Amino acid sequence: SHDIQQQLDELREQLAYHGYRYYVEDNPEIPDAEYDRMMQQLLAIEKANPELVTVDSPSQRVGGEPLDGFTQITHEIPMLSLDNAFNDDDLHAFEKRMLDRLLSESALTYCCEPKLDGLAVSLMYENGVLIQAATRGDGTTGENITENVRTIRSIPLKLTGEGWPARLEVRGEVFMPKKGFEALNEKAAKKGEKTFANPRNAAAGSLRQLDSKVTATRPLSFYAYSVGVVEGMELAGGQYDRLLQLKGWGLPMCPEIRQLSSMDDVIAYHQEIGEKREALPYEIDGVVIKTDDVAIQLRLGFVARAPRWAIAYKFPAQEEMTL
Ligand SMILES: Cc1c[n+]2nc(N)[nH]c2nc1OC(C)C
Repeated sequence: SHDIQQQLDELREQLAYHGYRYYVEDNPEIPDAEYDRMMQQLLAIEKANPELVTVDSPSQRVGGEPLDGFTQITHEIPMLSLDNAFNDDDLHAFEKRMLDRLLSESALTYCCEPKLDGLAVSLMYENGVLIQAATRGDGTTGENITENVRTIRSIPLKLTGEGWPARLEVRGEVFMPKKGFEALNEKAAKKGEKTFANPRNAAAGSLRQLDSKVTATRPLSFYAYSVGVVEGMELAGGQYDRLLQLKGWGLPMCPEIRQLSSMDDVIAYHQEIGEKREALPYEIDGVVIKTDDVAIQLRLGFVARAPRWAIAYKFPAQEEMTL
């Protein structure tokens, strides 16, 4: 029969593929019982051959020994938050501010996404393997929640497809779908346990577990929305096209994301998402509108919460920013 390593490779590939079909595409090809049988087979072979366990094996989703605490992670690129718009005029002012700064552009294309009401996380993939996950924290320093994130079935432990960068940091939202939230609270109420006030709190509480076996029982999901560190290749030049690249590598992308070519279309999109909000399977608290062109994003940069009365007069940068 196959030697052990070949059996493991085959099982791992099958489980990763069928896991993707079930958890990301919500369109399984095989019955759950067959998936469970393959997982039990994998766990048995790895138990008998512990030296053959790999960090990206589908068996690593069930959670290991509880941690004593979370270590701190410093983000190589800060994870910033967003300014808010409250009406259509704010959006036209947003566009005018950008065009005034850019001078050379007369129109902008936008990538528009529902703003999920979950937790922002950073996933670091090296050579296509998930090696670290962190919370946003204060934007500069977050908590290492790798073991808990491994249990989120829609997050690939290994990227699929080909042509991904040597180092790729994927940023996105971990959330709890409404149906999973209601089932979790119903079960907790029946057992007289604490219930969560809303899906965001439930997701936050699930990611803060020191015992990832508890996290593994929680119905968490994930949608990618941007990239941080990229090393080893250039990604597509637009936000929307980058998200399609991430999707092609096995990372989930929210199906409501649109590329739009005018602020009037953006306003119509905001209206449309507002109307379908109650029917969406997850909670959102708005939509996020981004200039699609990444080169323009870099030219526009960030308005940090900097004092208006102080300024730094910098010498020229000594090394190229790696973005
Ligand atoms: C903080 C944040 C949150 N969200 N949510 C989405 N959908 N996109 C998105 N982008 C963000 O920041 C980008 C500007 C990178």
